[in-house]
Amino acid sequence: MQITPSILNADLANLGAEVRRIGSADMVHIDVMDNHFVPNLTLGLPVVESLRAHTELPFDAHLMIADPDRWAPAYAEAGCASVTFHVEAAAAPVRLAREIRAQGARASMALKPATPIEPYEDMLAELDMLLIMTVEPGFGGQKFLDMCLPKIRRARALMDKHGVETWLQVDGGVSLETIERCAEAGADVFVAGSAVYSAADPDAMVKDLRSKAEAVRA
Ligand SMILES: O=C(CO)[C@H](O)[C@H](O)COP(=O)(O)O
Repeated sequence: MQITPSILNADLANLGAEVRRIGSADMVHIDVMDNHFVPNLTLGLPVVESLRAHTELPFDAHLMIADPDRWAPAYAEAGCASVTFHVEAAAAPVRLAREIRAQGARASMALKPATPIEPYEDMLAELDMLLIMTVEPGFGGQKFLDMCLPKIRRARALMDKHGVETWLQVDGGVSLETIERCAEAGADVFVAGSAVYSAADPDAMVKDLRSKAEAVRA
């Protein structure tokens, strides 16, 4: 059970200090948005490269961008341990996953809420992580979409069927109120943005979220 706080809701003018407030996290989730794939603009490669020196935690880059085939390998090269591209945006998802792995990073593919998992069943072995969005991508602080829970269950069943070690990440509206539902459905990696960075003690919130998720699997 891994907690990967999103820095989208952190103080973006003070990121070096913000990542040091989540020392118990398993990875730092970095939301890259280009105002084309999603209607928001956040940060990109130069910020990731600069931030790399400020924490030992692995980086989990989530690329919400229109041309991941062009950019994803560069995020691996910049020191991201995991690089997620959206299947809705990728021209050649299998080739891209292989390129990310060839750069030494974990390859991950994301699905928006209305994108089904079934067409990608045969691709699971190409992936180190599958990200199921539980909000429409673009903004932090949105309400968790319960309609995504059946897809998380179906994805977990497909992973079991194929015997793959692929991690199953959920992202969007994950909080102390919703994390148990995600864990029950089969998720094992949890992105939490506003829940962590709006807490008085972000690191304590990371631990509380992990405890809740682990209690479901105990
Ligand atoms: O990918 C994202 C939005 O597209 C964010 O990672 C996500 O929304 C996290 O923020 P919150 O936990 O506040 O929903």
